[in-house]
Amino acid sequence: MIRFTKVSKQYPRGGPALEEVSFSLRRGEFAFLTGPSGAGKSTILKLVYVAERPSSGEVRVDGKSSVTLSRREIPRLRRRLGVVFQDFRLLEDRTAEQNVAFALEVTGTPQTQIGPKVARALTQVGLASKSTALPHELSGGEQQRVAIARALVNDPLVLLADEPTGNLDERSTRGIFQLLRDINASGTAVLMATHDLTLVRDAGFRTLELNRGRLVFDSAADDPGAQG
Ligand SMILES: Nc1ncnc2c1ncn2[C@@H]1O[C@H](COP(=O)(O)OP(=O)(O)OP(=O)(O)O)[C@@H](O)[C@H]1O
Repeated sequence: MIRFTKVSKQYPRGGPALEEVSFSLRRGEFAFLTGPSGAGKSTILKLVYVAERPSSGEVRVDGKSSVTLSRREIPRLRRRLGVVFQDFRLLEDRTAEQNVAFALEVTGTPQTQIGPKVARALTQVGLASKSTALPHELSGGEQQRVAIARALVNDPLVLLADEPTGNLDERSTRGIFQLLRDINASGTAVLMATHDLTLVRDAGFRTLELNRGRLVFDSAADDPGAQG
């Protein structure tokens, strides 16, 4: 579903951010991206949601290749991906439900479907009772739940999470991580960049470790089934 083949990335004004990175993520799989600051974790996620293009190699996402993908095809591909960030990135002047609805409005969902889909997504993340709250009226953990609801509302193939617990205390971190596990258990693949090694160790999920742009460890490397 996601396949990186010898992907290198050089930003216009930087050193090599990724060097010959190859791995695959299957439908429904959960994998962590770990490694020190600057190792290339965010760059991998950006290549998946086509905020960046590889300098060489190929990124395949849902059957689409970075080699042949046209600009016109990007919005359609992004609709199949949910993305959440460390800093939530909610619209501050809109309520929780308006933030989630926004993701449906921009993808042209018929008006009659928006209300029920938003309600379902907010229920899924445990925030049905706060649907009319503005972001500043919510805790960090609750804001991240709204962001996750927004990422899920279009039924993505994969949820991409860039340090989703980086701004949260330990209790909220556990709650958000449990939510990501539940989402994964219901069939959505999750690719999560994190510094939180305790989380990684305790969860026992596949781990892709980067260091200075190189993939230095893949816990599934001995499992040929995980490479397809
Ligand atoms: N837009 C950019 N222009 C130039 N260099 C960049 C750009 N974005 C990232 N880099 C560089 O690419 C490398 C990888 O960065 P990336 O953000 O992918 O790392 P990361 O592992 O996500 O780090 P962190 O954990 O700090 O978020 C770093 O050396 C970084 O400075």
